[in-house]
Amino acid sequence: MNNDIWAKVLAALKGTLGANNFSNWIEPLEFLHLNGGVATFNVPTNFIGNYVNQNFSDQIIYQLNKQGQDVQRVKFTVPSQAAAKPVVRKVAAADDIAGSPIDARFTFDNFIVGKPNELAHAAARRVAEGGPVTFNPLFLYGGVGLGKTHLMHAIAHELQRRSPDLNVLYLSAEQFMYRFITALRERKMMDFKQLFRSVDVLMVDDVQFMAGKDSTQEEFFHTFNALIDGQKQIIISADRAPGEIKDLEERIKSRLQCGLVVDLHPTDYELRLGILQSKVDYYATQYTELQIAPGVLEFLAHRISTNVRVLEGALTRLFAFASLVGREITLELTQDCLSDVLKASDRKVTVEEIQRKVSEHYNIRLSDMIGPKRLRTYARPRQIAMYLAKRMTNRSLPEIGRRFGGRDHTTVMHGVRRIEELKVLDSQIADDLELLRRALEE
Ligand SMILES: Nc1ncnc2c1ncn2[C@@H]1O[C@H](COP(=O)(O)OP(=O)(O)OP(=O)(O)O)[C@@H](O)[C@H]1O
Repeated sequence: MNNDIWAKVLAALKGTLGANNFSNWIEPLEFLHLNGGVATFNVPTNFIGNYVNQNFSDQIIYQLNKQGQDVQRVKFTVPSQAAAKPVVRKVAAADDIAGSPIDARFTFDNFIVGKPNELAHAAARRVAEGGPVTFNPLFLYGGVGLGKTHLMHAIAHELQRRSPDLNVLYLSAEQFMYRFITALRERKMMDFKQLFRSVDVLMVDDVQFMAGKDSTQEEFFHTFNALIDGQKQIIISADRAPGEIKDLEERIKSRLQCGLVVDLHPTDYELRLGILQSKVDYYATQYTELQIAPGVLEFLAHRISTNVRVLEGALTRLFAFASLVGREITLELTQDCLSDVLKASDRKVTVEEIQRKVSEHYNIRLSDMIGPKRLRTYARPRQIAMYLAKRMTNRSLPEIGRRFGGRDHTTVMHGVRRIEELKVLDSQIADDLELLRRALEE
């Protein structure tokens, strides 16, 4: 993003927020960079960063989107000398190893738990209780935007709430590398080692970035071992399991696996709906004048991919848009406002693929699934495939019926309803559905 665009955003914000708000809160922001949907700004103090985040981030995102920038989140950092409250406390010259600030929004209270993330959440909760270290390291992994960073920040919050004197350091693998290289260059390796080994809890996010960076890995390995030996808690996140990170030394992989490895699964419909609902409750306090029509959240939970960041970005945009045009959030307004997001996350799954996957899963022949046999061995998988076809494609009931050997749309409707009922009553069916949905979304 260039400065011209930011200048346009500033001009628009001045118009919508008023001169006072603008000079107090917006003018002090210094745009740094835009990466992966996150626009980062320097702010003079954490207080300003938090305030802007809580009160104006939606408007900033809206204006950036309006200028064609793909921004879903804004982040505020305090340049290190000015850092009012570095994450690491009680460490001499904390500035040398200050990690990233802990995001005040990422708490356990704001984390919605569902089947795909319940294990990761439980493990994070356990670590956040502090006390004797039980599993070390805790290794959290999962796809983009599924809540790894959120859980790590939540652990940091909780640990610091319980024991304010604990030295908790959270940083990304890239920052670790940067600190390491700087220490090498400035010949301050002893300080680096000493400082890193003096933390009580070390959290390293996105450790897959260390792949192929041999000397950083080497140093990380020593830091890691020293902390584990000292019974200090380590929490690591990555986008995949330790064994699957290429170009990571074997000894590190095996070290990373020796604690508890838990993954965050892609979100399912229920979890997405829960997250949307909680965000709407939050927005309701900000946009008191806004109404949201029934069915909108369900629509979004069905149509938007598994990435929670995309889901949140869509909702933020929707609220900002509805508030600016002063209209109720209806399905129609949602489709208009989010047409690009909806298109991008349109699943291209076909009825045929669903039939194939389901018949493989239940080990029946495709021809039996589509054919007339009424035995439960065939009828149940058939209903499951009909249900998935209804949920995962845009096909109408008559169209689905045609693809299932020319069945009537009422048969499809009956099948879909039956599975909806069974999903609640029969956990095996619920698990099968989730497994199939995931396999089809891949
Ligand atoms: N279960 C959840 N409940 C509430 N919010 C969630 C949940 N999962 C993710 N989020 C939100 O989604 C956004 C993305 O989450 P986060 O940054 O933790 O993802 P990540 O797994 O670290 O992704 P990346 O791989 O890109 O680093 C955050 O705003 C986070 O608060």
